[in-house]
Amino acid sequence: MAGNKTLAIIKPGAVERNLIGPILAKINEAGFVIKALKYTKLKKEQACEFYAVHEGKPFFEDLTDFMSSSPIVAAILEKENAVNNFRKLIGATDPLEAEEGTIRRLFAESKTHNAIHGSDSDENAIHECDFFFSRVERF
Ligand SMILES: Nc1ncnc2c1ncn2[C@@H]1O[C@H](COP(=O)(O)OP(=O)(O)OP(=O)(O)O)[C@@H](O)[C@H]1O
Repeated sequence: MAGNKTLAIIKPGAVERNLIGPILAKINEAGFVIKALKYTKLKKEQACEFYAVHEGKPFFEDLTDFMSSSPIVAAILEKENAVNNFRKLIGATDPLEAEEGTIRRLFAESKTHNAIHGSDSDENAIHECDFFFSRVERF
């Protein structure tokens, strides 16, 4: 059975452009419940750890520089089939390919500066929620 939680990150760029409110509103309108929420900033090494699966890819340096460049908002979101439903809500990685009405279509600037992250599997969702939130921050 699909899990009911996913990890979202409002990325640098979207936070700088004052899009925390509009993006959280879209998330709520789509029926996700915010179970944990954090405003923080990644160090470069933490961004590299978070995106370790992409190490060696041509965009890795740019991606991890960007993700550690300014504050982000991390959130644990709950809904049935959370991972897949949230990936539908955020849209394709490249905003030019993202469907009308998706968060990336509405708010992303480019493929790297694409406003938001969503976990890509239940297994990664658990791992990513643990990366950002301690046990006492989740109830
Ligand atoms: N070809 C690329 N050029 C530039 N940046 C890229 C490219 N592919 C991926 N990225 C960046 O790396 C992130 C992680 O890539 P991934 O393939 O996991 O995409 P995603 O699952 O759509 O995004 P995320 O994991 O952030 O939700 C993307 O969100 C994007 O910011």
